[in-house]
Amino acid sequence: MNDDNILALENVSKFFGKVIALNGVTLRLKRGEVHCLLGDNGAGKSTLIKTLAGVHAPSSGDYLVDGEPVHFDSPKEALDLGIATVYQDLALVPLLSVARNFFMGREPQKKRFGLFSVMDLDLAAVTSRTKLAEMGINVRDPHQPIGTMSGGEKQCLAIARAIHFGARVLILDEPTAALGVKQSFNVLKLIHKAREKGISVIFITHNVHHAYPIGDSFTLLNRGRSMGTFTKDTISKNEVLDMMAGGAEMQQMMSELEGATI
Ligand SMILES: Nc1ncnc2c1ncn2[C@@H]1O[C@H](COP(=O)(O)OP(=O)(O)OP(=O)(O)O)[C@@H](O)[C@H]1O
Repeated sequence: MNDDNILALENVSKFFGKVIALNGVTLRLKRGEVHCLLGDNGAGKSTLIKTLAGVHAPSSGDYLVDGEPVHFDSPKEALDLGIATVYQDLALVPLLSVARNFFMGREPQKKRFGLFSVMDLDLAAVTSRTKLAEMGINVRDPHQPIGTMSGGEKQCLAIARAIHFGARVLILDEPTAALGVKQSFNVLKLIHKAREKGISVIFITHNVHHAYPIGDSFTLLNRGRSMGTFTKDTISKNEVLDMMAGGAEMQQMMSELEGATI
């Protein structure tokens, strides 16, 4: 086993009754790389994320972290090894402040009257603002409800929070899916920053234009199977696009559309 890999799935399958969601998938994440996982609807991306995150156990195959086999019974066990997943719903509470969402139950404490512990909301506000600023996210008032932030800002906060609490591996589930151009760019910048900090990233997306500029390697999933992993120097953006769209199939459809009167 190659020690360069911080985590690896080796020949992993996942069945839900008769449905084969993953079929013999191998995915190896090198330390410090951004590895893009691309696939269309139903390709098995969510199942793969949940397997990595400790939500699903593989039906067969091996899951290795730092070269050692692991069997997670819960997402907490993955998190304890520094494998953090940011899902599309971001797990934020809209009415709570930016600072409370940043800490989410892990707020710093202080003693009141030298007796009971209460949340130190001022320290939480200062710390969250500083930590977010370090990641290039400027928050005017950390006491403002998170619901007042834009989609891109919320996505960045969820990523920055995972990094602050010790993620070694960040699994990002379509972080740019619902965002406009500028906000997507900010999220991509943050992923780049995470990589500079030595964090390994799995970036799930179906947007090749977002994946290609930032990815070091690309794994393509199609109907539960891996179509292979390619490093950036071995595949062009157009080739990735072609593989995603199903190459010949897409060409055929395009010529049919061109011939049609709409
Ligand atoms: N809990 C489950 N029970 C039964 N079938 C499931 C379950 N989870 C996923 N599947 C099936 O496994 C296949 C892969 O689904 P998955 O959600 O992993 O794909 P995906 O690439 O994330 O798709 P999308 O982009 O549409 O979310 C699909 O056929 C899906 O219906």
